Amino acid sequence: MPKEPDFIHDLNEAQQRAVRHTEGPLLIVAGAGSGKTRVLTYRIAYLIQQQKAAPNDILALTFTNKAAKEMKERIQQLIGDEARRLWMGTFHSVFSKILRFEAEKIGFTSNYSIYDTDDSKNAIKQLLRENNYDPKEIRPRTIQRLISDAKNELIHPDHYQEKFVHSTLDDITANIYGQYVERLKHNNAMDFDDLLVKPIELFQQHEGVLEKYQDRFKYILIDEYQDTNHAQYKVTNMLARKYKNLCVVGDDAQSIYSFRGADIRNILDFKSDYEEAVEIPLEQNYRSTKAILKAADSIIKRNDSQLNKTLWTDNDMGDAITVLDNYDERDEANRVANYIQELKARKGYGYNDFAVLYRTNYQSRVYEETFRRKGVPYQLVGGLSFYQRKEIKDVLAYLTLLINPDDDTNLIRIINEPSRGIGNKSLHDLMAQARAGNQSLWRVLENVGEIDLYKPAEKSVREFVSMINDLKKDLKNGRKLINITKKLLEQSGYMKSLVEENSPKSMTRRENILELQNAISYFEKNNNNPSLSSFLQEISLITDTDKYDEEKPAVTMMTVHAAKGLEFPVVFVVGLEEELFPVGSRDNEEVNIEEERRLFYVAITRAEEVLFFSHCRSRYKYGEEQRKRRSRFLDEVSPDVVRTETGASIKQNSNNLNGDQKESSDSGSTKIEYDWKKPLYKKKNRSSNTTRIYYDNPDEDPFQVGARVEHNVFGPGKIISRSGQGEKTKVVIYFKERGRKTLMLRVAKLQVIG
Ligand SMILES: Nc1ncnc2c1ncn2[C@@H]1O[C@H](COP(=O)(O)OP(=O)(O)OP(=O)(O)O)[C@@H](O)[C@H]1O
Ligand SMILES: [Mg+2]
Repeated sequence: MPKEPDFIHDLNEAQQRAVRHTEGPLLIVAGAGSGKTRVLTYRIAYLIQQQKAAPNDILALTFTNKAAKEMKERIQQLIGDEARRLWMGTFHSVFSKILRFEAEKIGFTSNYSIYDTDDSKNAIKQLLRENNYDPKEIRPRTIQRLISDAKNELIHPDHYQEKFVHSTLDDITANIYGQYVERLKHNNAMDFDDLLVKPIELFQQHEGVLEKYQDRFKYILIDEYQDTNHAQYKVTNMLARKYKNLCVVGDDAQSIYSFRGADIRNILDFKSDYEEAVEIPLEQNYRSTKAILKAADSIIKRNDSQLNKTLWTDNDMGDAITVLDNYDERDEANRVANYIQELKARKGYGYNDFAVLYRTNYQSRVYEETFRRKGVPYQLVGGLSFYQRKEIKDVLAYLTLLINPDDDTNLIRIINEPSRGIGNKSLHDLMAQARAGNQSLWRVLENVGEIDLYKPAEKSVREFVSMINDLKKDLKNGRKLINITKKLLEQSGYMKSLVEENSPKSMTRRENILELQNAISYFEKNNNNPSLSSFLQEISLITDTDKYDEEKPAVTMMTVHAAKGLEFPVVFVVGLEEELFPVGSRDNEEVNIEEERRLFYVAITRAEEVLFFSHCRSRYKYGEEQRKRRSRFLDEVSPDVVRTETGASIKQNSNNLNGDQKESSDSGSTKIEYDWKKPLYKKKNRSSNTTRIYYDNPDEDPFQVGARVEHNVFGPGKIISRSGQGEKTKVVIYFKERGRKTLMLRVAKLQVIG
């Protein structure tokens, strides 16, 4: 066996134990910031370095694509390029890949389409219509949610009836569910849930296939295990049955996806499923100050159902958490923006050190306006993702048609987009024909002469078919995807119609399509085997969280859900009001307060150094100003680590807002006392050798006079002067051990340290 790698010493004793314990089931349940993700990362590097497994024998499952990418990069730094061959990604992306290889065995082709929530909603809407339900009365989204829940619980359509029939809605769902499954199969399409459920079917029906993957995945690792649902639990259990080298890490206190079927029991059951399972606790938090951890702890211990865990830190006490008591949401956003500017100026943070976290996406709007007005750069994570935009989905639907012509849902989407005279009536006739003959819509189009269709529409159909066939030929002949896309945009008249419309909206759409072309070119240049089907499957799994760029000098705005697993030096948790955080009840469903509290715990534990809570006394809702009560969570936080700051505008407006608000102890003019002893920059990921040199952007450059830095060879020192610009910037540094040196900033490979 090779000698142990040096990198093992980047870990504490418990973490090392978890890494060295390579054989057999391993469970790590530990608090936020205790290095769970880090352990997984190092464990993978260790397995490869110790030659326990080749990279492509290891399966690692993460919650976002971005988390997978980061982990892979880090492993690459530790052991080199081999890491690229790991099976690493979200459940969806890994299993969509397996399905691509095995699709034929369960009646699909490897070119199957992936339906996002929107596509499957459209398919359900269509089915509701065909079954003479009015989609305005029976909301497709509701049916979709029920079907999705059933799938994740692995309830087959045939058994839905037995399980659920209590109401008309259940009846309708039972009816539609079976048809929906049929329709998707007919369309050679899978929805997001299928990507988890179909592998189980595949493995159950084909023992040999299961064995092949059981053999392959000698080691399986899962991050954020508390948020896996029943289907995910089952599929990984099946795969791990042979070697039983399954390592799962999670934190029951951070389970925040029960509405998507995540099941905390998966953690609890792990020990009973694997009696030989070893459990290793991690107790040291490396992320946050003592004050932040104390706040987090005081919150989570209010929940009845929490596993007992210890979490402590060696980090400083840090600043008290500031509660911003605001008049309304504009006041709130303004104060947050002011604090960002001030902390940046006084403590040397970069914009990317800040995050604004909220409970629901719409809260970002006022922040966007305010930040724009005040010149605070930001990046918004969430909302409508690029690939969900209408024009992008249209173009992708065209492309899908080239490889999966039986996909009716995508075909219907663009058959008359742009308008080519195939109206609703004609489409209805064509669909009826398809249903009657039990064939796909595309087959009907190909043989349009056989049916009695309105003549001008028939002509359009013929032209459409010949255009698609022509493009298919190009694809077969190996013509480049980018050229095919361009041709398609031209021949379909799609671009022309946008240009003719000539509205600001159509111009934006055009720009988005050009951006899509960039994505296609990039994909073609950076893949060994750039097939259209792998492109389409890959991008249909891109989520908005994946786009977040932590190096971009901008404040991050996202929901707490999206922030899971991430960390930021300064965090603002905003909108801490009753009926917002915790959320108000929807459709008379009872709010799961314990889950809301866990969500608040997740929010708090994203913060490394400075944390703000904020709430408003009034907020606009449906165009009217409403009074708001501060969140119960604010009263639950240990009082000795928070201090309240009442906004000046509350004083001015105090006449119209009295009553049940708690009077805050501090006056509106209080300023936080900054702790000047604290370092300017915290050294991050020391072992990763990340060197941030922002010489292109002096604004963000941390290598200013006074900064403490470390040099590979000369060790630690302090910048005492600086001259020149851009690439020519020079710094004079006084090194503790080597004395004074003048260095070119660009080549010096300096790291800012705390
Ligand atoms: N032994 C260690 N030495 C130095 N830094 C560490 C150590 N372990 C973890 N860290 C750092 O602490 C931070 C938190 O680690 P990590 O993200 O792995 O925690 P986690 O348990 O996965 O947190 P979460 O529950 O939020 O997902 C990271 O910046 C990580 O690099
Ligand atoms: Mg983590």
